[in-house]
Amino acid sequence: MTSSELLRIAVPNKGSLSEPASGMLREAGYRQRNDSRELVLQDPDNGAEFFFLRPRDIALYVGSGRLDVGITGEDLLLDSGAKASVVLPLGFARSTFRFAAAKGSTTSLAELNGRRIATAYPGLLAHYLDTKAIRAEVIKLDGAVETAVRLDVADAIADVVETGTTLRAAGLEIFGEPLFQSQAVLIRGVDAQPSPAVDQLIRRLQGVMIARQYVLMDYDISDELVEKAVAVTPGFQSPTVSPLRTAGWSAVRSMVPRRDTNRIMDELWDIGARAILVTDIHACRL
Ligand SMILES: Nc1ncnc2c1ncn2[C@@H]1O[C@H](COP(=O)(O)OP(=O)(O)OP(=O)(O)O)[C@@H](O)[C@H]1O
Ligand SMILES: O=P(O)(O)OC[C@H]1O[C@H](OP(=O)(O)OP(=O)(O)O)[C@H](O)[C@@H]1O
Ligand SMILES: [Mg+2]
Repeated sequence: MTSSELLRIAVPNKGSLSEPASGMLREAGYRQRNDSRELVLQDPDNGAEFFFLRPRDIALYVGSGRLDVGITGEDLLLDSGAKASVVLPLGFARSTFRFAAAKGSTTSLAELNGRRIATAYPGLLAHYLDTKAIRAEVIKLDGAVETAVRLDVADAIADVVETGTTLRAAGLEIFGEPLFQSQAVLIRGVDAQPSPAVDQLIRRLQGVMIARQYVLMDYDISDELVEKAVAVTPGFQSPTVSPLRTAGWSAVRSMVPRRDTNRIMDELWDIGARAILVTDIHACRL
């Protein structure tokens, strides 16, 4: 396979998206770099070529059609204004984009009129201010925007908040509604043609997410209680029910959400299920 036939995939090279993105691709069976200075990596066995780029630049490469797909933050995609759209939310790097100001200083959005707001996401902020008809000065910074208020470069900030630890440490508090809820996403150019290679990548990544979110549960139950038990473990499509060697008993196998594992085991036990076993799913295609 020549390089031009490989699916060209953009992957964050730094920051909070980088490790989880590469980890997910690795779990999906792709090669990933071992040296953080590597900028391009070919994986001909899987028909893929990876370009390690700044997360902020990825939407531009994908939107311009130079690369086929990419992983970036949904907030970065919106901020870029690039002609790319989300094809698959990836469920990590979840964050909220919010306004914050010095404790007790600002309580409502309207107070931002005529004020200075520092952010590393000027596109996202300007779009939001527009929709709310607020006229404010946008101060573009690269990062660590929380410090801008203390140093009087801005009256308020608009930034990524996860736990709120950074805000609290800077003596700030959030106000107003969230501007945006973000997570890592797989993106494609809006004009991109349908591609079996992209569809396969999507199925692989979906497989990783399902394998992380679900476990396999097996249990034995007497035949007359099967209906009651499978109501608790309906599975993805339908649970597998097979006869046990002991007459009058069945074995049931079903996928259940990982976070509900213990609650479901308790419920099954109370119904009368025994030999309840839970196993990790390593990979899947549903
Ligand atoms: N603390 C966080 N928790 C969850 N997601 C975050 C966090 N910080 C940043 N992100 C997300 O990461 C993406 C930003 O990528 P970027 O590489 O710029 O992250 P970063 O950690 O700020 O990197 P750097 O500060 O080194 O430039 C955005 O989608 C943003 O929502
Ligand atoms: O609510 P928290 O859990 O504290 O997380 C949010 C912080 O994490 C990110 O900062 P990062 O460390 O990436 O630094 P940066 O501001 O330079 O991007 C983000 O910009 C916030 O500052
Ligand atoms: Mg950052």
